[in-house]
Amino acid sequence: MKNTLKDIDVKGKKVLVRVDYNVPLDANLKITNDKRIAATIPTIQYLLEKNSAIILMAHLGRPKGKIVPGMSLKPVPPRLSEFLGKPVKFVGGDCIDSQSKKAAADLKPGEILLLENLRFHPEEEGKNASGEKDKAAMDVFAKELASMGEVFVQDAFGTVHRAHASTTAIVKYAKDVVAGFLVEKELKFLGEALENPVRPFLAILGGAKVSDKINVIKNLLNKADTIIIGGAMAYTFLKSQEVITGTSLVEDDKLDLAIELIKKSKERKVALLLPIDHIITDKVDFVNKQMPGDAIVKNTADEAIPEGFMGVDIGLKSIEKFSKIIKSAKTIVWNGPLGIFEIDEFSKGTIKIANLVAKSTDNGAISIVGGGDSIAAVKKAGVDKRINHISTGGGASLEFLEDKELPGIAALPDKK
Ligand SMILES: Nc1ncnc2c1ncn2[C@@H]1O[C@H](COP(=O)(O)OP(=O)(O)OP(=O)(O)O)[C@@H](O)[C@H]1O
Ligand SMILES: O=C(O)[C@H](O)COP(=O)(O)O
Repeated sequence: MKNTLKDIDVKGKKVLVRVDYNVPLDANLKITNDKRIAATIPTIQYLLEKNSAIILMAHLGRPKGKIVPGMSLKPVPPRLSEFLGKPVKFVGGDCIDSQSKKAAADLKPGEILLLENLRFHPEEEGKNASGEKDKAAMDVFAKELASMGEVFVQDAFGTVHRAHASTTAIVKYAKDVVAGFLVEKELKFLGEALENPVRPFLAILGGAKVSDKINVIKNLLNKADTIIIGGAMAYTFLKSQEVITGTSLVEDDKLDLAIELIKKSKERKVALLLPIDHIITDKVDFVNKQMPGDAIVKNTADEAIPEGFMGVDIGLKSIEKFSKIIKSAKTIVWNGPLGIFEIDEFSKGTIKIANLVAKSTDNGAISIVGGGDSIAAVKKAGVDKRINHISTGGGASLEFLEDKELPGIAALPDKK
């Protein structure tokens, strides 16, 4: 357990809060998904109630230590301001230049300031101006950031898998260090699911590649009762069992690994379930994310995919089979869509699974969804409000599911 906001006195203090405002922007620099902004409101609201002066620190994109105007955090303050119903200051420029320091020094209790993209400084990612690794430079930068406030709150769950100036180094220089409410909530849901799950514990894993999720599968083989594997990942597993997979996306260099994982699941008595039928097509337009008008689409009779066809979604029999397991699960962790859900015709399996997870949640199961595409899928299904916890971390929640140490969490002091 980490020290959290309620463990310290923040009344009237100048509080630095690391948030994850790495939000998607369209070509006109308009925010297309504000979930990460919304997720920081409880911490900010609490600090406002305590009359703190709030200095928010964040990154956007990967500007690689250079000022990239298209990666400015400028679009964020107006949206944050709408959520809070009060102004949010933004001076832009450089997060530690004299203007930013002055704005931070002048900030009054009850006011909010967002600093410009931390990653415009190479030191944020532990490098110097020449782009070389430089821990000393990172420390100097972290110290400068820390000096702007009296308390440091880590609430950027999406970034805690990075050992950066504003996630690890800053902790050495800040006077008081605590986790914010978002980090607390993420750790509670993900932590309890993995350490102390109400059983049966079901993990649903999908997405494009087995290679992205090997360590998640390995770790969940020690924890879950059942693992459903869908999405393109399933075809590598099926091919490893000598099932014909046609032109489906298969990672041939991961076939041995798939065999090993299936063997492990048997040893550990974890039910590792693969689709028993599929939606297949002879053509997909991956560039425009659409189904060509003349494409043939059908549901296979069984797990085999004929030559010339590609698996693009789980089939009806698989949905029926998985539905029973989802209904009886008491903890459900879901990461990765079960088909090419961006194309409507191939999204039915994922949407149906999203509805089943929501229904199971209505009936008392604990549900946790992580991963950008899976979150988009529960939204597309219109059931996002019925899921217990939607993680704001992409890479961070995957690394949590892998049981990897998250440096930004390890750096926070434990509760006494
Ligand atoms: N059968 C399939 N064939 C090809 N691609 C597929 C298939 N099933 C799923 N995908 C693709 O997998 C991608 C999502 O995989 P990914 O592992 O990135 O999911 P995620 O973990 O939820 O998202 P993120 O990586 O954004 O956090 C989607 O673009 C989807 O179209
Ligand atoms: O979007 C994310 O996963 C986080 O903001 C971290 O961003 P990064 O992968 O560029 O470090």
